[in-house]
Amino acid sequence: MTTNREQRAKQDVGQKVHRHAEAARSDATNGTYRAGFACFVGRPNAGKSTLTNAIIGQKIAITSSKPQTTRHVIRGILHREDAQLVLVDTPGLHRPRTLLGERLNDLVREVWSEVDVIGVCFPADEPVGRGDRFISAEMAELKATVLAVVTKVDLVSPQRLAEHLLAVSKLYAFAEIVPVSAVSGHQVSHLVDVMIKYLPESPQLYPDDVLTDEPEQMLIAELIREAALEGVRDELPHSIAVLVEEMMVEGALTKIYADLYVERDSQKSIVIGARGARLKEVGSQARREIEQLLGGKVYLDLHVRVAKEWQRDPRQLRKLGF
Ligand SMILES: Nc1nc2c(ncn2[C@@H]2O[C@H](COP(=O)(O)OP(=O)(O)OP(=O)(O)O)[C@@H](O)[C@H]2O)c(=O)[nH]1
Repeated sequence: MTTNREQRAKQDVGQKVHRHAEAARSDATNGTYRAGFACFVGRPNAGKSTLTNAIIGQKIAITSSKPQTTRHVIRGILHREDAQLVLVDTPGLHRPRTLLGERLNDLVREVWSEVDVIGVCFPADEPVGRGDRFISAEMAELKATVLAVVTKVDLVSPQRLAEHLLAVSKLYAFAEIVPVSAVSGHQVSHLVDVMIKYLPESPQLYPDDVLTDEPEQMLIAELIREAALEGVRDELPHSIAVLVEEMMVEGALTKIYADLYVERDSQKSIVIGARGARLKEVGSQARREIEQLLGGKVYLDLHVRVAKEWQRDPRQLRKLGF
């Protein structure tokens, strides 16, 4: 990590979402405290967000069965007696076709150059392919320790897993190869041990009760976006963006006003649905999730707006947080 890591961590604290962490306890502490940053990379749908959630133990990164839904750099923080592991969640690296694509790739490379440990994720249920080779080759110049994480092992036979591990080992000189299943929990804590082993000796970077430094509004926008995607059956994942315009606390109620941006009028009617039925559904699903996140009652006001070609427009991208 950069030399000003502690300073950055301190700055971040100012805008924290405070949650009470169920602190994970390690059995054996040898007196050395380690702290640092790690991220998972890998092709779309490799299981990075699910693994992040399994490690942190709370829904922070947004998962979806559709590829490339993770847009923002979202951190989860694992606190242990002997270590602090700060997870940075990145979007997948992909061939850029729009300005958004280019910005995402820049963002990914920036994160890679700053972390201490990178876990390259290879889904066990899919053969090693060109995308995996491409990402592995990108690891060569980095100072971070690079681990291979073979994900979704619950989906394959031991025989197939063994073949997969062999294929992965030939891709790159990984420091270690760890097979895991985020769904069954198999080897997740072992993976955490391995990641912590490669963190530098360092004082604690964040206070105990902090799980993420993602501004609350960003998390809320992602929950709304996730709910909106669930309702859309065709391939429009990149055509929806959400901006929380206003948040007001009135007694026990939090009022949230958010805009849901689509690119075209036709997409607007898909999102809204017949007589607003779909938007209503999206609203109530998102509201339930937000209430869980904030731990209180929420009033959610959603507006669908058309921002033509927002993915190609730098002004719109900035407004939407890219
Ligand atoms: N069976 C099984 N499914 C998993 C596991 N981990 C993830 N999945 C599923 O795989 C899909 C993709 O998982 P994500 O965590 O969203 O993948 P990602 O790598 O973050 O995807 P992008 O955001 O597209 O980069 C989801 O449907 C998950 O439920 C696992 O250990 N076992």
